[in-house]
Amino acid sequence: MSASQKLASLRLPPLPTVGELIKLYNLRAEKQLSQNFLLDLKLTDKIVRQAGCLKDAHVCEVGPGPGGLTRSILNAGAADLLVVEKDSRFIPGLKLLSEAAPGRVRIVHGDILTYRMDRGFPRDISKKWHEDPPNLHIIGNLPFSVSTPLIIKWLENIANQSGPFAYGRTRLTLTFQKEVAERLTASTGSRQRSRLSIMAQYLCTIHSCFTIPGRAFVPKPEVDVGVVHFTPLVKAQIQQPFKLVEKVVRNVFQFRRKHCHKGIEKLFPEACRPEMTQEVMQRADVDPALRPTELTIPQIRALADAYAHLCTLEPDLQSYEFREELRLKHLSRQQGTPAATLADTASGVQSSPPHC
Ligand SMILES: C[S@@+](CC[C@H](N)C(=O)[O-])C[C@H]1O[C@@H](n2cnc3c(N)ncnc32)[C@H](O)[C@@H]1O
Repeated sequence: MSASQKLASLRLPPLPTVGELIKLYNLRAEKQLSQNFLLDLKLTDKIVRQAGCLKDAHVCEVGPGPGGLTRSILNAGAADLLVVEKDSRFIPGLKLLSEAAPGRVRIVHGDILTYRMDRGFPRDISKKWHEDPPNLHIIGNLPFSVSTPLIIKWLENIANQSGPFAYGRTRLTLTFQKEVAERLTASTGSRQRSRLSIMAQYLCTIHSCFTIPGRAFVPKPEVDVGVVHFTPLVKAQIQQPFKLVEKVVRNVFQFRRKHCHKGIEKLFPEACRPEMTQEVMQRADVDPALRPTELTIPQIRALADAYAHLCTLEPDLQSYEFREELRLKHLSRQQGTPAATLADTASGVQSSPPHC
């Protein structure tokens, strides 16, 4: 059998349309679960094409809902499709799809934020990190309510080669609110450059594929939607632990319109703020007057390396959190209790300044 004949044999037999399924099971969109459905199969085919060749692939689809994207993934030749859906109302429709593609669809009724994807696929599909990506893809028209926490969780998984990335450099093709998609792909100096841009780009090659107008969804969301493709890098551009990078980037971007040293200052307790900030800026050789949005990833790497160096000299620095200190000060003002006493009772929180 030729490749195209094989692909044709994998196409789904005639089924009720997605619109008919929605009517059949009375599937009114739940606002709470960010349900905006794609019924146009040309559009779902276009999303799936961004993932690359899916012939014989293993795929995890996030939030299949009434199954539009699911059909496109199956028609593209996926051999093993695991769908994770939180809303039980969609399960009967997904079972119908599974019967139409015998042995190719596995349905998980669960929450993608807690689902253990490292156990979802056979180990023998794994590739070493430096090799080509495994034949495993994550695809989803993500619920807006979970898209940002989910991508942050997966970025941390990429850094640790865990979760879906225990199989190697698993590729992701996902939809986001257009504004979030723009932040993910924003380059140095652009208005959308943000914490998310750095966290995603130091770990992945990111490609902004195309925009879907809000009117293409049912019901129509307030915003347009961007499709984004991620391939984890063989070598992350910053070698420090994810949590440390996240802390430096979060602090730098908390004052996005100010000079970047303002955010760096807040990595340190008041008592040693000026000296430590100067030490980091000099060691990293970064101009303190640059705005956070103007920093390149190599400059962020230099800042993270310089901060990590200070943490090895003064390990207590790692647990210092400016925001937590502010919160405790605020609480102590309200309760008339010294901030240090509150810090002692708050587990794992360091409010009294480390030695500087
Ligand atoms: C934007 S809709 C997309 C539905 C379908 N994929 C489509 O393109 O028409 C998001 C889907 O994700 C599901 N969902 C929401 N939160 C979820 C979660 N935490 N885990 C798994 N599925 C979730 C919703 O029930 C819904 O089916």
